[in-house]
Amino acid sequence: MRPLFIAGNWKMNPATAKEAVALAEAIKNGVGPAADVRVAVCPPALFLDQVDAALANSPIGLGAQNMHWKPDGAYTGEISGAMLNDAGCTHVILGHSERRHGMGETDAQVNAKLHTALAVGLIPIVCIGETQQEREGGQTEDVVAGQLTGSLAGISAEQMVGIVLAYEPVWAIGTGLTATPAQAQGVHEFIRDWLTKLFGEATAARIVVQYGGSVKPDNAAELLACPDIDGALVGGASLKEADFLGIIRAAQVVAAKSQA
Ligand SMILES: O=C[C@H](O)COP(=O)(O)O
Repeated sequence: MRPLFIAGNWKMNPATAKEAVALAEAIKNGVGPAADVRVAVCPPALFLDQVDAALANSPIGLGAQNMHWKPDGAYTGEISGAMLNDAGCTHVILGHSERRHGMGETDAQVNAKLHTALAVGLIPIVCIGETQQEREGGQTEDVVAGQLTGSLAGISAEQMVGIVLAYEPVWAIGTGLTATPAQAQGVHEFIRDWLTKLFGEATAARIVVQYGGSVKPDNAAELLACPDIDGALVGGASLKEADFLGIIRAAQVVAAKSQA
């Protein structure tokens, strides 16, 4: 049984530490002491320390949105895994499409970051997903398989269990367009089959694969009820406490039903 995992990617929001702390506190109070689904928030790097303090004594994980693959050195503007550890991070998002497509990040770089993240004890959330053009060209499975192959190179089955994947069709990110549950489940099933071929059925059955792309309180339940969707990586809706808590509630209902 894979636990549902809801993570909020705040991207380059909000503008101030005060707002970030207020949002973290509201989420912490809404989730309560014992969440029955996994929850994490990923604020901008500059606010990690203060959000970590705001989340003290809560089960909510703290994630960064990116990191460098080198442990230290002359890398202007970059942030290392050790720095993320020191700021209280438990998770790190790697290979988000806004970095792949906006900043030219490659599978090889995502792979190098992944090995470093694991080495410093961070739980990586590795993002993959096709563009609209690739989907329309019938290339979705090839693109996803290529990103998986490149991003996960050299990863053992044992390591894989500690890695979270996030399937985010680029055309559904921040656009209001959501993949239908059938479209999303179709790709998640393909990912699970790919993981099974590479790491074996027992390992593949334990790997958490989130869906991301315009997840909202009103579409979360249907998406999360799909057999191979194990949570959500939420962008826009994670910036509004009521929406993010609504998605967490939907996950709690789905989790309770599947345990009944
Ligand atoms: O990391 C989150 C995704 O990019 C989804 O963003 P969105 O929920 O605003 O579409």
